[in-house]
Amino acid sequence: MALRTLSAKNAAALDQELMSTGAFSIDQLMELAGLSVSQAVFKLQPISRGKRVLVACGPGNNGGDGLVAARHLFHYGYQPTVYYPKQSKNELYQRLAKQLKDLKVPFTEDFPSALQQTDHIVDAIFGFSFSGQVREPFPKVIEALRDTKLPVLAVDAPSSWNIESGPPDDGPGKDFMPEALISLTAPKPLVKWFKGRHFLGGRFLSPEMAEKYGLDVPEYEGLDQVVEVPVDGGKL
Ligand SMILES: NC(=O)C1=CN([C@@H]2O[C@H](COP(=O)(O)OP(=O)(O)OC[C@H]3O[C@@H](n4cnc5c(N)ncnc54)[C@H](O)[C@@H]3O)[C@@H](O)[C@H]2O)[C@@H](O)CC1
Ligand SMILES: [K+]
Repeated sequence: MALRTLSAKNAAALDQELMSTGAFSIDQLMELAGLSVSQAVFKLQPISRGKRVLVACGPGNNGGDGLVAARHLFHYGYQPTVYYPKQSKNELYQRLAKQLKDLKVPFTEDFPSALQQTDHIVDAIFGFSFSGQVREPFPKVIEALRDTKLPVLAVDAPSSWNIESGPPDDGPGKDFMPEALISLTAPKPLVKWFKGRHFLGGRFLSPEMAEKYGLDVPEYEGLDQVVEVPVDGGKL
């Protein structure tokens, strides 16, 4: 079965449709997306390889997925630290942050130092609504993600990559190639340029919606919220 991709425009339309006629709330979708991310971390970097996970969160829903993932990772026995420099005033994100603070999950403002004290990294900075040149304070963060030797799992997109055309020609994201990517709902066109382990998550797509948007519903195993899929040629 061919693994079809979802453009940024259609990803946003699908999200809106799930939350209108689909009757999902954003909290539900984000919880399921973040749960998928936490399971991908578990598959990629079991606790035996180190408990410390640095979760870099951006200002939008991609960052929200990171906040949810950090909470699940705590409950699995990891030690998450959250970098969330542009905190949204939106009530949903504030609640997600409060839940983490109640678990005593540390928030850091010093990304370079936090990188020295972690075993794995989750890149939840930008997802399918990213466009243009990376604005402050994120260029240095993307540079650090590009240069680190530690494993990085990118959520939905390697942050700073163009959703349709992949790695940028210049800037900090030019040579950024995370070790792994988890695509939510469906891979975005940028997956063509991605070389690494690739997971699919977001186990909430109905067969009707998949058909409408021309997507494949992967075969998840058992209780899994993620499935590993090859990137080459897009075959499931
Ligand atoms: N259907 C799905 O699969 C779901 C996807 N979700 C997540 O939602 C993401 C999309 O969320 P959003 O639409 O909120 O957008 P993003 O989180 O991708 O990014 C939007 C934010 O980034 C900022 N931004 C955009 N370009 C920038 C630049 N050049 N420099 C600095 N800041 C920039 C915007 O101002 C905005 O605050 C997906 O990628 C996925 O991670 C889930 O949370 C919900 C369900
Ligand atoms: K990301």
